Amino acid sequence: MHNEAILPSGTRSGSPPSRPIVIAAENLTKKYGDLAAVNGISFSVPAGQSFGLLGPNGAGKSTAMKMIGGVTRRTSGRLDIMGLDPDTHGPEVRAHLGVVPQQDNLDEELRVRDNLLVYGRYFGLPMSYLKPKADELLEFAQLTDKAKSKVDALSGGMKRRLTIARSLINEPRILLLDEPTTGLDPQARHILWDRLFRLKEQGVTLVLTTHYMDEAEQLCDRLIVVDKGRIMAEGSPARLIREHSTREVVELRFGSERNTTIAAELDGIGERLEVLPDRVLIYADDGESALEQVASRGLRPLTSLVRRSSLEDVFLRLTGRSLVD
Ligand SMILES: Nc1ncnc2c1ncn2[C@@H]1O[C@H](COP(=O)(O)OP(=O)(O)OP(=O)(O)O)[C@@H](O)[C@H]1O
Repeated sequence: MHNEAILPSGTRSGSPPSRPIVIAAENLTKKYGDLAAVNGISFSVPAGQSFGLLGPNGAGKSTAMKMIGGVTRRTSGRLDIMGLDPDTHGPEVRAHLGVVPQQDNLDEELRVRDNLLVYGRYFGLPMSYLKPKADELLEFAQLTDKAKSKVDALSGGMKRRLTIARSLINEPRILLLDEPTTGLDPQARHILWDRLFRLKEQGVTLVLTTHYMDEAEQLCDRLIVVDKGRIMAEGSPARLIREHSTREVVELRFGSERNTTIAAELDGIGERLEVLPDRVLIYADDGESALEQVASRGLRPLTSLVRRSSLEDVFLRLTGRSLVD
């Protein structure tokens, strides 16, 4: 892949990398009538980074991706993809991008390998390049033995992997993935994460949207937390958790009737308390010790669990709401 070309030599020599910015957005805004789906967001993505947009349904993630991909025109703000404006240089920008849309749009009539060949022809790529490339990508997507199958016979996870393989046909430097694993079972998600991780290792810049905090934690070097078209926070998953949550969280279930009335009795334990309809969360750096304090007050939850803080906790802290409604 020619992705390596945009990685500076410093990356390999061990000196601090100063990677070029490949995507820069400034005050990026998209309005649909009165609704600002994306409301003045600014961010930049260096080459080779895996960058995430994390937020609930309707946050504006897909709209932001569509503007980056040159599919939707922005209302205002600035957008620069490898030095080009997607609104004025759509085809040139798209030549650098691989796009994996939220809904697979494979050609169901065609066989698996032919999907790659036909798509490659859109880019005007010659068959002498496309045939070995298609085989390489099928291998990468673990679909070699399905090369001659009809697409509609594939599982959801296989279709997703084929869509990713297809997006790589022109050796893009940047891969845009809109909700790459939504609707897939846990095993299929893990296979996909592994493939995306390999691309990242090869230096492909990944930009992905997700409302799964575990996906963001697994795949993203850096992310923006988006809600109602705005950026709520930005940083690496570890930094966001450090800045906006405690090290650990105690989850207690007292039964739906008692969860809300119990809060007063838990007062003073840990740093913060969050009462959800189905459970109470105690934020504390030492969860076990917080749990001991609960017991010492004579309180007996139906279930209790101590876990590390996650991006879900960050989102709850920032918005007062859960990521998955
Ligand atoms: N073409 C459109 N016309 C009008 N409103 C739109 C359009 N596209 C998106 N919206 C609205 O803009 C807001 C942001 O939508 P968007 O799809 O970007 O959110 P999202 O974070 O990607 O969520 P999801 O995961 O559900 O796709 C939503 O309120 C949505 O209804």
